[in-house]
Amino acid sequence: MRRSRGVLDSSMAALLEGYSWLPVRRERSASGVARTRVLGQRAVGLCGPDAARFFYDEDHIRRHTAIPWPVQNTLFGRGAVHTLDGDRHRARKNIFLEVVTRESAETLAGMVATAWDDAAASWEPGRPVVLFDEASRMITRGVCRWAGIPLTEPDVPAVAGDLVAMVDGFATPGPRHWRARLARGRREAWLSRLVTGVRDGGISPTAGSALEVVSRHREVDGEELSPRLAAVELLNVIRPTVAVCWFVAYAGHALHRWPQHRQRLLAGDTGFATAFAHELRRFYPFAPFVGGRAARDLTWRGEHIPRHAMVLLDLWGHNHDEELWGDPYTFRPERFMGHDIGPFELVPQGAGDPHSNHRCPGEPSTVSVLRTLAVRLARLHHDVPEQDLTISLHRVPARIRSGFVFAPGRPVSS
Ligand code: HEM
Repeated sequence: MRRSRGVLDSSMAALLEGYSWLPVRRERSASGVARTRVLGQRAVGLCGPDAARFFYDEDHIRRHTAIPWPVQNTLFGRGAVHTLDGDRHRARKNIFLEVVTRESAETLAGMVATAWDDAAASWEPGRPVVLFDEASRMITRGVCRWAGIPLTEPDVPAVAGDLVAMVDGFATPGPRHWRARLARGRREAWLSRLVTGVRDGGISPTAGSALEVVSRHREVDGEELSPRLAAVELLNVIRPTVAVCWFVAYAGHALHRWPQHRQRLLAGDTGFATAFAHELRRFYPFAPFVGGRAARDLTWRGEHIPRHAMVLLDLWGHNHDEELWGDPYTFRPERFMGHDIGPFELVPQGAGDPHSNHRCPGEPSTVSVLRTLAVRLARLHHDVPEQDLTISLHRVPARIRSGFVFAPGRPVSS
């Protein structure tokens, strides 16, 4: 690719500045369009609902070759759905749309709730629990059961640790990255064996479970997925589901900072619990942006975007835009009550229609698990000991430094 003159490579700045990297560069430009270079390539940063409409038009942006190897080797897996376009993408995406429905998301949330109740029964009053770690393990138990993946109790901590590591290490060149790569290697090998076991008839997963759907899936050319690729996509179901533990820890943080929300969660107000989950996803940091490549020479609001340039859509900036949200740095679940959320309104997991583009298919699971556990957290009588509750926006993905430690007490009756 031709080098654009006069624009310095900003990869190191992106690693150091984290969530503010793209917003700051957009703000510096009169047009609101950031022009920079990442990994030696031209990159253009856009933000807002119209930008999201533009970005999610496949005629404009393609994903093939857009996802850097360090991200594929840790977060998504080589050859994952995230890297496909057109018919190949839609055929592969069907796996996730079949596996995650509103109904199945509720079943998943029920299984995770059971895992919470079992764990809570073992908590000793006054003995500190790290919410992030505990949530990662209970979601691992719940999602593996739901996905038809056999998992024995002694294996839960290692599997949960690996699934968290793959998310934690995708945006850093240091030891976290290598931990993520090793974790991926281990888990792809594990799940490949399982898929082979299903195809050989030795394992019989429930019809419609993720393991069963991935094992029998056929690509557009009628071929089944190789065991490794099947493992990649199975991981693309369970890994992000376990990553909801980031938001569960944020829920603990939010209820600690704004305890007034406890009462409405306790009162069984499902509408409020759903709004609370949406506000957690909007307010707290997770995915900073998504990226693709310009399919051809493009023009966005009079600004030229050359063919093959990287195009980055600023999700964090969108979710904290003063014009869109009024007081974006105020945590206010009520902002999501009384109206349906538009496809380009709240974008922590992408925008538009997940059936026809790359928007995350896991939002029903994320919201169901999150609101279910937020209610349980609100119900839990606990103290919050002295700890470092800092959330650094320089670290991607951000997380609460202490993981949110609480000391359980007796349950509060609802
Ligand atoms: C912690 C909660 C989650 C966050 C923050 C999150 C975020 C995202 C984001 C930002 C994207 C990229 C959208 C794009 O490229 O335009 C995405 C895609 C995806 N997510 Fe999620 N996600 C979460 C939970 C889930 C869950 C529970 C699943 C379970 C199925 C899931 C499966 C996927 C898959 C398969 C894709 C790729 C879709 C495609 O390329 O068509 N995610 N997610």
